[in-house]
Amino acid sequence: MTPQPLSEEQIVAHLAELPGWEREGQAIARTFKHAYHECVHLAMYVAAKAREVGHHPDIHITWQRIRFVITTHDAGNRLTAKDFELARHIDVIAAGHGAETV
Ligand SMILES: C[C@H](O)[C@H](O)[C@H]1CNC2=NC(N)=NC(=O)C2=N1
Repeated sequence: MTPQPLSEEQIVAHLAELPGWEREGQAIARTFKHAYHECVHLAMYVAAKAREVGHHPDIHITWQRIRFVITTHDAGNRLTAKDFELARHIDVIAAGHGAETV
């Protein structure tokens, strides 16, 4: 079933429950600080969760930073509940992995 795009009010409400995540148009993004190889390792854990839930973030790895950007492609690159669900999973995995918030 195609996930439904969220209204502005729903997006604001979801984002308020996810401190650290920022809105970028019809996407949400968060950056963590970690040693380079730890960023690559963390990406693998997030990728496994993405495969499990069937929802995948863009992952950008640079020196000591990993940045996740999420939107729902099946809904026309709009924000849906699946994006915020995945963001929660990423927060849990990143915390467990010892990634620093920035
Ligand atoms: C069939 C497969 O589950 C879908 O194409 C999933 C895969 N991962 C996805 N990830 C994201 N970010 N958006 C999607 O719409 C999406 N769709």
